[in-house]
Amino acid sequence: MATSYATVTWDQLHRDARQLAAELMPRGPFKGIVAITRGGLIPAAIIARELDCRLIETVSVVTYDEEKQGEATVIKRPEAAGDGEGFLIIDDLVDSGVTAELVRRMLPKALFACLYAKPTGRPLTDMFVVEVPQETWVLFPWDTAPLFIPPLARRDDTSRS
Ligand SMILES: O=P(O)(O)OC[C@H]1O[C@H](OP(=O)(O)OP(=O)(O)O)[C@H](O)[C@@H]1O
Ligand SMILES: Nc1nc2[nH]cnc2c(=O)[nH]1
Ligand SMILES: [Mg+2]
Repeated sequence: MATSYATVTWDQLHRDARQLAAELMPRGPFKGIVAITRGGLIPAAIIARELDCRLIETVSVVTYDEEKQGEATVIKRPEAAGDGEGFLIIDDLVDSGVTAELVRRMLPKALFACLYAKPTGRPLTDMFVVEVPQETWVLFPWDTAPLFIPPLARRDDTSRS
């Protein structure tokens, strides 16, 4: 269970994805991008735009139910990417590294990049933008919504801080 949460806004995500694209530029051009769905879809779209890459393949790995990690199941394979040669794999983050390891085994010649990396999964990624503590759960903009919070003075509870 996470001990803290890190909220990523759309602006921050866009900035981080553009930074990753800039760092990937000298490693390209790429034949195509493989997005790990679903979390990798939006980062992959931003990076594809920056790298002027139009061929997007997907691989679908189901691992988590909310914050609970289960067994990783591949429900769609990246057929168009062959052994990964010339391809770039994009995900939103690596945590335990289980998803990244599984996809890398399918595409051994591809480069793997993601926006955020926790220490355990870090060795599985070739490139990332921000390191996040292992116990922190990253809340992506598609996971959250702005919420009304009553002013402190109008809260009933006695534990105001
Ligand atoms: O390094 P790991 O411990 O494997 O965790 C990282 C993976 O977990 C999340 O995907 P999730 O399984 O939640 O599916 P989603 O992308 O469809 O939300 C995230 O998008 C990564 O793909
Ligand atoms: N949203 C989200 N999904 C994850 N999957 C594995 N770790 C995480 C995390 O920190 N945040
Ligand atoms: Mg995912």
